[in-house]
Amino acid sequence: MMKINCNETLAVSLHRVFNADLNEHGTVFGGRILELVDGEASVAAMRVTRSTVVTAAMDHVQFLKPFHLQDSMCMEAYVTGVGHRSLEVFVKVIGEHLMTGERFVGFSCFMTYVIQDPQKSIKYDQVIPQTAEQKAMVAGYATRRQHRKENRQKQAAIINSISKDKPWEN
Ligand SMILES: CCCCCCCCCCCCCCCC(=O)SCCNC(=O)CCNC(=O)[C@H](O)C(C)(C)COP(=O)(O)OP(=O)(O)OC[C@H]1O[C@@H](n2cnc3c(N)ncnc32)[C@H](O)[C@@H]1OP(=O)(O)O
Repeated sequence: MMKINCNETLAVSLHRVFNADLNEHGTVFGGRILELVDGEASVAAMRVTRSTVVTAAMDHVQFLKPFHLQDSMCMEAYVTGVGHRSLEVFVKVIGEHLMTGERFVGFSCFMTYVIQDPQKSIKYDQVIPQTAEQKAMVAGYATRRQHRKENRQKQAAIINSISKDKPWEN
């Protein structure tokens, strides 16, 4: 059995909010947050795979509080479960009001990455949590994985109904 600690996969980075990150409400664009989060989480994923991964899914997405100018965004991502070719990464973004020091949970989600090469697989079969938060996230992995599998089966019918016809010829 090959094990890896959550902390060995932990990726941490800080982003200071700039004008270019803002929407018309003066808060950070959701799409910008997702882009930052995907980059961060992929680092945690590749610490496990040491092989190219693709983003397969993003779920449990929660935009909890807005980020503004004069906030910093501290992103933390770590692997919470491993399958054969896929793995799950938990990501949270903690905001800090730079003028007051107040900290808040602004965003969280789970990302699934899959090793691009179908011939390769993950060499670890267990992820070991250390902190109370990590223990809670790792404990839910098997259930989330099962739900994703069931959802994909349900969505197959929807995907099969998607038309590739040219809309201008309808
Ligand atoms: C202004 C400044 C700009 C700066 C800017 C910087 C941006 C910095 C970003 C960096 C970010 C880097 C990292 C991003 C990498 C991409 O962005 S990749 C691009 C986006 N993603 C894609 O294009 C993926 C498209 N999808 C696919 O290619 C295929 O569906 C996949 C994901 C490879 C899976 O296909 P497949 O090989 O046929 O899958 P299959 O054999 O059925 O299953 C293999 C495993 O995947 C799992 N799986 C498959 N599909 C799913 C799914 N939808 N959900 C969950 N699990 C799944 C299966 O359960 C299975 O798990 P295991 O049992 O092996 O553990």
